[in-house]
Amino acid sequence: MSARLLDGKALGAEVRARAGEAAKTLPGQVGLAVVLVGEDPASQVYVRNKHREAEAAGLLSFVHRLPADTPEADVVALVERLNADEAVDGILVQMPLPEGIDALRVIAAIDPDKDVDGLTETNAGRLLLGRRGLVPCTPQGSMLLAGLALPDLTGKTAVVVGRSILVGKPLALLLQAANATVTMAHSRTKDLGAVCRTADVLCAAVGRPGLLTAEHVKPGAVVIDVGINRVDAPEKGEGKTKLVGDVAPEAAEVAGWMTPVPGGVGPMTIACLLRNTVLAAARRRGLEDPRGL
Ligand SMILES: Nc1nc(=O)c2c([nH]1)NC[C@@H]1CN(c3ccc(C(=O)N[C@@H](CCC(=O)O)C(=O)O)cc3)C=[N+]21
Repeated sequence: MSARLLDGKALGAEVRARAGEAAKTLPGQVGLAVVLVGEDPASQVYVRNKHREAEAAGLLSFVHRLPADTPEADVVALVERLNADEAVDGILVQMPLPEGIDALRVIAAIDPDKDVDGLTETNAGRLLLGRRGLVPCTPQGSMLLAGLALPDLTGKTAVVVGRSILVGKPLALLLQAANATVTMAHSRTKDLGAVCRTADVLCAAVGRPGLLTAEHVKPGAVVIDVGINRVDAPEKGEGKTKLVGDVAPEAAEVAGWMTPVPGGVGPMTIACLLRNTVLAAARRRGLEDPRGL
């Protein structure tokens, strides 16, 4: 048997369209500011994509590009300017930041109500406490994809491999909030295979190509592959690369549902960024969360 595909490209397009529709119902235009420091090639591609998709959804997108040697204080000063800018509803500082800049200090400067990445201590705390806030985009996108396969997670077991602040930890909290019984596994987990095989929903967020194989998957399980790893692809020609996940493709022989890489969680991340920006915009205008978002 082969797993059914959880198509992040298709669902992402729907989420982006809904965000665009909701944005139209708000007074004034919704604005997203993206800050890119340095010239990391992958970050440049991501930032271009975010800019293009924000504009396609009818949002205003402001991209601020700063040289890699910008002092931390100047990055913080820009964030503070964006906090005060009425035209800006959401602020995203692209990671990783160049060496010498303390990402935590930059994140701490972001107004939590404009923190569309959900990275500030305030939003992490709101998520932990089950209060309304802004939820990190990749975990949110992972939940939406899992929901295509299992609309109700009540009584299901979920295993999250990886405990990063950006994905693993918030994803485990979201699964738990959705009534799943959650195990958080990581590089030091003993007998990872046995732990993973307990999962109705198996989420891989480690950043190690092919770490999970068919042997880690319970037959019929929902597999959410958050890994985005660029690896050499000599079969495509000299010097060529390709994107692969943390889950080996043959796991699809055992899984019931699986997200592809590319085309799975990645496109959902950008879609949820637009969604968060529209949510932040509505709340900043003192309005209810738009319905159908
Ligand atoms: N402050 C911050 N917030 C982020 O959300 C953030 C970040 N920094 N730094 C880098 C990571 C990575 N990330 C991705 C988003 C979309 C795709 C995506 O759309 N991927 C496509 C393929 C794109 C390609 O071909 O390279 C896919 O999986 O189908 C991938 C990765 C967001 N990140």
